[in-house]
Amino acid sequence: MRAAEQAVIASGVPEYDLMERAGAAAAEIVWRAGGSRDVLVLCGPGNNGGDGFVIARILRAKGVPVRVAALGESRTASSLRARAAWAGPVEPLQDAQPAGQLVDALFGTGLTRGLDPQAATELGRLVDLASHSYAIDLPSGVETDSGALLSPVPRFGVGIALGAWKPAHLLYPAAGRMERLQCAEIGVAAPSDVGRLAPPSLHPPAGDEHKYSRGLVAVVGGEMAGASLLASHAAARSGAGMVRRMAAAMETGGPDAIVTIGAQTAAEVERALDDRRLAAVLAGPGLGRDDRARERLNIVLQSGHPLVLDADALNILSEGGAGPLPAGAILTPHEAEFTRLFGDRSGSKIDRALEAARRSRCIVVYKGADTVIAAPDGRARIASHASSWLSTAGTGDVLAGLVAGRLAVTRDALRAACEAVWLHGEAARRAGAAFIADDLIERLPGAIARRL
Ligand SMILES: NC(=O)C1=CN([C@@H]2O[C@H](COP(=O)(O)OP(=O)(O)OC[C@H]3O[C@@H](n4cnc5c(N)ncnc54)[C@H](O)[C@@H]3O)[C@@H](O)[C@H]2O)[C@@H](O)CC1
Ligand SMILES: Nc1ncnc2c1ncn2[C@@H]1O[C@H](COP(=O)(O)OP(=O)(O)O)[C@@H](O)[C@H]1O
Ligand SMILES: [K+]
Repeated sequence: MRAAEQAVIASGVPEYDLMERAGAAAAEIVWRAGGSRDVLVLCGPGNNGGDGFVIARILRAKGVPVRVAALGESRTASSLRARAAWAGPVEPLQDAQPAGQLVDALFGTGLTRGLDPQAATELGRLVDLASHSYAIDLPSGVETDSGALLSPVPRFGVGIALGAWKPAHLLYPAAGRMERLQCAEIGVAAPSDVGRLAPPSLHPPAGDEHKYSRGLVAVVGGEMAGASLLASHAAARSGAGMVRRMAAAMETGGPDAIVTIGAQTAAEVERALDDRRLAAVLAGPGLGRDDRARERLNIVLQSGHPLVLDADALNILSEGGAGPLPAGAILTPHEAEFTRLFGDRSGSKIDRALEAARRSRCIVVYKGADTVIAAPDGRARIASHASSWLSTAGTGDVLAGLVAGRLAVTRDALRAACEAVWLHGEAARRAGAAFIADDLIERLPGAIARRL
């Protein structure tokens, strides 16, 4: 974004024009959300503060009661100009009285260290006392590129990103400090291989499709039947044509549409996987970690089919028990599995996911409240602000089955991972509160229908 802004400025657009655009777009969002409720704008010393002065001026011209409190003098040419154009008084931050709406324009992308304790306390108090609060570009106190908190940061109603999403809008803990996100258009396009996960465009089966052309999925089960049943069921509701579950014992359960194949020995798994029509094979959920599980995983790794590896498959791989990571596979680790597989690396979650994808030559779906999907070629998509009710047992098994199902449908690993993560989040949104993993599966057809 910084480079994109500099390019626009170099092409002849004055920096101050960008500030006016940013301020106008943000003021419009505040106006639409809060109408004529009184507003307190907090302005910092840099260009983020300059945006604040523009917002204050525009809202006041609309008849909104506006007060401005500043943290020191303005220090950049554009912010000095914006401050000069504000006709009202400016009070010191420490004297500011609360208002119904609070606009935080203290610091944006230029923050290099945490706010001093007094300013952080004032910001927290004023945000908590407002019924509507807006973080301009970013909540003051967050580190733009990692989402870390450099000083205590209150929870804002709306985060107004200027021009483009920055990592801190999407990565925790910063992402958790904004209930809603809005992006304000300022005429600066920041092309990047890294972006927010967008809703997918899905297609119904073509008129002449049949179950095998729509995608045949195999789920290799193990000692815990429930996990592979959840995954199989999710795959069956993902839009794929057919799902076969290779069961380690002849346990029953799940919809009758899933074909259960008894495959207790490694030889039986090998036979069951000997089918060129297989478009995706999932292993991991409920696999177990004993010698038998290792044998089953080795057969899967040698099968030559497009793979999705989750849970125990990742644990076995991280113990080095099954050779190197299979290039081209989709890996779906949660935090602990990721660290076991790739070590405790530095950098933002996006950096770590990209590095892991590059090293393993796999698509990495690094799960959590901020799921990062990374490809070896440097592309990454971040899914944030999904329902926190997803933090319940078995939802990862559902995601793994969904990834395998979409892989069978699309035959494109990055696309499949992106579609699956989005559908998983949408199913959770539809499921509402206190759902269990099984409920999520019932919501998948509705989530798919929404994107046709
Ligand atoms: N560059 C541009 O073209 C545009 C920038 N815009 C705004 O400008 C912001 C970035 O502005 P700046 O680069 O001026 O940076 P900020 O306004 O975020 O920060 C201002 C300055 O404060 C100092 N500082 C950092 N941490 C501090 C701390 N803890 N306590 C006290 N001082 C501290 C630094 O020297 C920093 O440069 C964006 O987030 C956005 O809001 C918009 O006006 C749109 C156009
Ligand atoms: N707080 C949260 N907010 C949003 N999504 C979450 C949260 N916690 C977990 N998830 C999602 O729920 C799923 C949990 O997967 P996982 O940890 O593998 O669970 P399990 O092994 O029990 O199935 C992942 O898709 C993850 O991204
Ligand atoms: K801010």
